Amino acid sequence: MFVKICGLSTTQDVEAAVRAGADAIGFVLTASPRRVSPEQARRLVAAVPEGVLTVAVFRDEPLDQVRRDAREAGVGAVQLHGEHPASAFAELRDLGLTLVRATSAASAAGASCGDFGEDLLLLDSPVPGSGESWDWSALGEAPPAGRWMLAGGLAPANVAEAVALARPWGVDVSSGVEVRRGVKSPELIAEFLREVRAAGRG
Ligand SMILES: O=C(O)c1ccccc1N[C@@H]1O[C@H](COP(=O)(O)O)[C@@H](O)[C@H]1O
Repeated sequence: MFVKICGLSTTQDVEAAVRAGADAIGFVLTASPRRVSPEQARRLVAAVPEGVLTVAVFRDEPLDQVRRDAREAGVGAVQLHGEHPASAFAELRDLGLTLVRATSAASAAGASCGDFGEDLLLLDSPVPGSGESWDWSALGEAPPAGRWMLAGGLAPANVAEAVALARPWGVDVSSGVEVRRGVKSPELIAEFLREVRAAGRG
């Protein structure tokens, strides 16, 4: 199971996520209590070992800004929230980065990874980064095809159940590993990874 820990803003957070075994680490470069500048993201990216995917998260920014900020941050992937047509993913392809399409699970019936030319699909709650969960079992009958991540209100206490119900390729968490909005907890990050790994063995 692929695990992304999102919304990190300090080197200590990054070290905690790497130590716990995260596969990907996300930096929010859009309006959010977790926002970091591209320059801050670059410094955090430098603390991430090779083999761990670094992801810049955007919502509704113009594509030329996405391009510029992703390059400045030096990330390996961009995650786009908002209404983006397939042409947006085609346009960003020459960046040479992994492209993640984030969409609300509420409107994702029948979705497959790659529908818009993306490399990874992320199904999130209607309000990304809010910690709100949604009915993961709704996907049980027809989960997306391909590489897709489940997000929205995940936490150490519920991730095993969510994985069992939705059977995703990966999971993504932000609020559920925080002690308060925007402040990550190394203990909760480690606990989240332990729960996911244990669920994968079950
Ligand atoms: O974290 C944010 O503030 C954020 C802002 C804008 C777009 C996406 C954002 N975060 C994404 O939300 C999910 C996780 O949310 P949750 O807090 O665990 O419910 C994840 O994909 C983040 O990348």
